[in-house]
Amino acid sequence: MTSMQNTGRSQVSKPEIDYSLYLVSGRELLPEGITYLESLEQAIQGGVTVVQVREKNADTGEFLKIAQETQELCNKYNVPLIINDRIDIALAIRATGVHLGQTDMPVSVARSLLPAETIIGISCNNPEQVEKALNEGADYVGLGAVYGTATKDVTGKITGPRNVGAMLEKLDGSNVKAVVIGGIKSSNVLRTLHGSVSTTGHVLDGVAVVSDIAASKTPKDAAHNLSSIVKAFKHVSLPSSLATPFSTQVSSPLVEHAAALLYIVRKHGPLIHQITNTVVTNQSANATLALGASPIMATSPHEMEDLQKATGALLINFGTIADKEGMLQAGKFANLNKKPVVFDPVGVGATAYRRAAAKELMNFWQASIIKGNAAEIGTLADSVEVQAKGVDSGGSFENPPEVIRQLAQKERCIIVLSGVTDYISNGSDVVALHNGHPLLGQITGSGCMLGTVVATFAAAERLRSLEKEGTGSNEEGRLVSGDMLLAAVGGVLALTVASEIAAARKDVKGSGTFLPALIDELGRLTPEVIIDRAKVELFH
Ligand SMILES: Cc1ncc(COP(=O)(O)OP(=O)(O)O)c(N)n1
Ligand SMILES: Cc1ncsc1CCOP(=O)(O)O
Repeated sequence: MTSMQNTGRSQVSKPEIDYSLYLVSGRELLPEGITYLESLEQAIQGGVTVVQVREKNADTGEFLKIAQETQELCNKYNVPLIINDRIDIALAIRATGVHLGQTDMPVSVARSLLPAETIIGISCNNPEQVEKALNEGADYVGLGAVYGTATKDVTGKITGPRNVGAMLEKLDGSNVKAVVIGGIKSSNVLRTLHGSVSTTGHVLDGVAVVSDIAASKTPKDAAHNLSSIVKAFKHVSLPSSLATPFSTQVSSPLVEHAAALLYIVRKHGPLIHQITNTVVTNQSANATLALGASPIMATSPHEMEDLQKATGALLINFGTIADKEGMLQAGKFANLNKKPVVFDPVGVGATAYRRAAAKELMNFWQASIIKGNAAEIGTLADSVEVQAKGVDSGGSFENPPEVIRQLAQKERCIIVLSGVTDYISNGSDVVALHNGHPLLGQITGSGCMLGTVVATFAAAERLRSLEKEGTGSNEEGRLVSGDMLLAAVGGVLALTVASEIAAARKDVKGSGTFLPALIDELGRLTPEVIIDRAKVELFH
């Protein structure tokens, strides 16, 4: 609360608030042995940048007393204080601001009652509410609830991080700040910040938290964990460069770097955790082995926490979607351990259940790469251009690069669209790859195998990046180290080039002999052969 800002909308100077870590009080959640003020002081020492007093059960006298005590502590550390709901209390203690809900007093009325420099924040659950808040002159918005939480009944109001971007976009060009609230914890804060960025590159100003700090026995550590992640994320996500977290950072030619990842696969033999469908489990595991990596096909949710510490990358393929809880937990712990997550939403357009499951998974964890055929990508992109026919695709897009560019921006990850020509985008660049053989379409699970190979290259690219960059401060704010576009290009090239070589073999008489030959050729493949045969086009 040290400097003042001129809002532009009026001539009033308002306190400039750092919203990075916004603590909303939760006295009822305090663990035994620590008082409210002790917990608050430790939390501020740990990195809380703004405090809200939220008292849902206190009468006016008690609320006022708590607000005064909180203010004394906040003043000691020069941290701004916001009062939830109660304009009278905010007036009485001259609080820095108030926070209002959708059913509380309208922002314009509150503004007329409060000193002009008072900060007014309002909760918003959808883009229309954000637009209204902007028009009514709010200073910041609290977006959510992002996830479910035991702290408040948020039934029917859970947005998921993937809907936050559309709300943030409404704030483009304004000075109105935004935080998310609801279920934010140190275990999901980085993936939440990453997944919330709008397609226009608008980034959250911070996160609001109750229980992860208030219920902690060590609130200083809890706040410090959250604060360091938010700071690291802000450090790497410059609002104007959408592609920063996953753009190609490698200066020499794309194909050479992508192909060279095969050396890293062979050198390190990363563990590739695959939750895949029962049709392809065996051949996908064999393809992983042939490349020089190590497959593990575990599905139980109970082992995901341990597994994700050891893996190089995770593939989630929901072809026979029997293990949704395992998929949820695997992705969550992969994000937490900063491991690449490749999502293959097999047949997502085929049933309402699959569409809902894909949304649930994608809101629970952040994919690094999504791979699908035209029907699957069309479903995720809400396009009616290509209709789903079971798990196979029934057509192609008029403008594939544009479809996947937009989907990559929306989903904040690399999109791989498989087909006769494969397309890959990071939301700004699009790569078209023209390798492959028709026999790939005549064996079951070649698309699933592509997911496996891409996941293997993603593990290699992460290792390459960590070897080169180390775990410097820039890496801390990124969900996954390395350039996942490069990994996707390498993976697609490896499988398609191997398929061309396998199909040309004299001993291959049809799809039955093609599959083992393909596994053999994946094992014999070298980066040089990939570079030699790659047919790649790059669109900027
Ligand atoms: C920062 C922030 N965002 C949202 C809320 C929720 O406010 P509201 O919708 O008014 O619900 P209650 O807090 O009154 O239960 C908040 N308090 N802070
Ligand atoms: C006040 C509020 N508004 C929306 S969710 C929520 C509670 C958030 O609490 P927690 O951080 O413990 O999930």
